Amino acid sequence: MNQHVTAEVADRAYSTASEDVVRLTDLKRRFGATPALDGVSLTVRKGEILGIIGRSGAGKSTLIRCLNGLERPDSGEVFIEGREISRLGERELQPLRRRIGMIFQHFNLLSAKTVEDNVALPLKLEGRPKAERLARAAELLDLVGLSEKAKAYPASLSGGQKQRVGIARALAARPALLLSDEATSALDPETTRSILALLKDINRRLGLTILLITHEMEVIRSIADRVAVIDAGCIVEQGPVWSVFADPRSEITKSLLGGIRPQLPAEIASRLVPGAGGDAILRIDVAGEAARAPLLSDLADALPGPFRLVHGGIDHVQQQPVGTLFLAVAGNDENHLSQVIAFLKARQARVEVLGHVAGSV
Ligand SMILES: Nc1ncnc2c1ncn2[C@@H]1O[C@H](COP(=O)(O)OP(=O)(O)OP(=O)(O)O)[C@@H](O)[C@H]1O
Repeated sequence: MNQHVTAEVADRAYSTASEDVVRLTDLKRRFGATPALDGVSLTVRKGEILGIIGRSGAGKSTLIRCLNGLERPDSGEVFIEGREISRLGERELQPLRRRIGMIFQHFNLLSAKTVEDNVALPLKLEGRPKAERLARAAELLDLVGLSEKAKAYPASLSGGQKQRVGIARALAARPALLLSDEATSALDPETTRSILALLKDINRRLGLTILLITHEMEVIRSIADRVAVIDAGCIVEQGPVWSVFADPRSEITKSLLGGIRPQLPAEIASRLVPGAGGDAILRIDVAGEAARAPLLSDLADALPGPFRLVHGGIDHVQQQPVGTLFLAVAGNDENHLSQVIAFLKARQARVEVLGHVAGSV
């Protein structure tokens, strides 16, 4: 498994194993010949937002079902707050399931109940008195900005409002973990942003631990602290989000990032030829200090010779600059090109010669 070790070690400094809300060790689950989970080990630390990303069929739903005890793994262990749950009976699982609040893609609200009754439902199932249920529902509706909708029915709410009710309901029983299963996949981009901002706000204000399952890197980029990439039932890569964005190791991660990292424009990519001749097109990836430095002006000072920025940009992920630049280095001079590459690498940039383009870019 690829690990972003250096960043991970630094990141881990604030945490210890005893603070893990979830710990999975070598989890395996097969359906016939299909290994839905093929040795998954990961932890969700207290107070963090961990994003698990994977394509359809990667094993995300099976992982969730193992977490809430709806699926028994063939082997491996599932610890929730230090307690192994994978071999417990239904009766023992019930109270532990309440430690996990869930939000879903299609909200799963009860249409015949008012908003406040939906929010209070987990407390009703626990047998809490009505006055306590209503007080808690009011508190949570205030938290998610929907106090004025307490007496409304779900049918009269927008998708974003329904998800806010879903979040309030998931928090009613004060869970140790909020499990978000594609919770923004059915929402438009603006509503998605507001729901993600709400989750981040709740994470900060309440210290709530969140496990976020998604197939969208943009969701991970917006709010996760760490990311684990799952493919064919295996965690193929994990680490702090900025580190994985800056230096994706697996092909699946690169492909999932493809939509949100700068790519060489198709018009230029279609004219690339291998070998020398014409302008060399370089892909330069920078992150952290390398992205803060005046890299291009220093290059121009150190190695005179025409080069042009043809595409790219610097993004900010977890307050860290992470960027990709595409340079066209003119001159058709292999020696000069080697010096440019050596200069950039010495500045901690990752450099790849994508090919050459004849004529103007
Ligand atoms: N009950 C089942 N019976 C047979 N095969 C199953 C069952 N559940 C899951 N699988 C298979 O296990 C693999 C992982 O499925 P899973 O539903 O966990 O993936 P996923 O990442 O949640 O996909 P999606 O994003 O499409 O929901 C898939 O190949 C799926 O076909």
